[in-house]
Amino acid sequence: MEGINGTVFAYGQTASGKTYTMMGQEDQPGIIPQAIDDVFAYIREVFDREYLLRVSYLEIYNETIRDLLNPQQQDLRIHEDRKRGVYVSPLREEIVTTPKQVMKVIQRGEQARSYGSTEYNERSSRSHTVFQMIIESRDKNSGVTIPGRVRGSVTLSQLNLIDLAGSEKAASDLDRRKEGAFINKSLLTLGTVISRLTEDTVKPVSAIHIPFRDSKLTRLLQSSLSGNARVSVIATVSPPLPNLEETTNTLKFASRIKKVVLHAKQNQVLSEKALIQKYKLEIAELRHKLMETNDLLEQERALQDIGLERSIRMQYEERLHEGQLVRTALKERIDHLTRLILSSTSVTPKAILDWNAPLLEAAMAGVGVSHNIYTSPYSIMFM
Ligand SMILES: Nc1ncnc2c1ncn2[C@@H]1O[C@H](COP(=O)(O)OP(=O)(O)OP(=O)(O)O)[C@@H](O)[C@H]1O
Repeated sequence: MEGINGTVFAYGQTASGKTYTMMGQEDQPGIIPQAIDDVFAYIREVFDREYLLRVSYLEIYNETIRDLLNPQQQDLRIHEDRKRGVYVSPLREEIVTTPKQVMKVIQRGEQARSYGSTEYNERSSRSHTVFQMIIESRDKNSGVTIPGRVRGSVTLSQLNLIDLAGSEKAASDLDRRKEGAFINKSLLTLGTVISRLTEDTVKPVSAIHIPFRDSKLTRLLQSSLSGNARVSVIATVSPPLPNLEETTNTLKFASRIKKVVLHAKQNQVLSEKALIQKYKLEIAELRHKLMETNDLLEQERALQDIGLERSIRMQYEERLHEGQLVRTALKERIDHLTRLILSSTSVTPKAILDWNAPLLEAAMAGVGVSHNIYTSPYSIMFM
């Protein structure tokens, strides 16, 4: 929330609880829903900043990247530039304003996700997924100058919440075997990348060859692992004895990754291209136009009152009507853009929803609707 990139991922063998840890269940939300709630709780408590949140959701399946929010968009490309680092395009990003809306976006993405049944897990993730939230914020009081440039800088950060597909031994089914080979290859590359990053060498990291490009997963994690992010890794293991070898491997991976040293910095951009700046500027310009339209309407009204002949009066009336339509359109656009920018006062306080949840539940029971209710501190979601 303060401009430092963050990445969280779960690593472990198939069926050891990665998806469970990241997504959780209705009565026990996982890392992703909890992180989303925390983001909104944070915004509610910070009085001097305003925020714009964008989310995207992708999966890497058999070494191709698919946009889960726009599933027709297959085989997306990875690009890199100095300002943005490594990024995927064309990737759909959606602006979100409530935790409930974010969870709906995730659910939509989940429906497009690749699952399959394996010997170990009835609903096994056959792909790696990356849920990304981009958080832009600016000082509420930095102001806007009309016409032209917005003032102040924007703090920008990415939160990547990653659910990896599980490593597994060779499966009997051909499709599963192919998927397994891709999954194992990317996880192996991840292991190699981590080893290289933690090698005992006097050379700086920039002088060592690190095979980020050998898999889509490591290429996507490149920015996080090679520098500007705080990374948390959750290792999941499965207790039964036959899993001992996989458990040992997971723990070795965990102990290696703990040694990676990162230097996360706060990202400040002056760019007017930040969406929050663009919207602030547009709101200010629209308000300016609205004031001009109001002035014109006042003048038209004043002229109408001075007893003009009928045909001229009708012309004025028509212009007045058109002016009112323009004013309504301007107001609607201003309201829409203003709603997208979040501040401590625009995020619904927890107490209101806590108070409403039992009422809603009682109302649903009263009309005999069968339901599961998921209540997070800021959202009430019927599924
Ligand atoms: N801590 C837990 N408590 C209760 N159930 C759990 C827990 N962890 C995992 N499970 C259950 O175990 C099963 C497998 O878990 P999950 O799908 O999260 O594994 P995974 O590591 O993501 O597997 P894969 O890599 O195959 O996708 C699921 O039915 C899940 O609900």
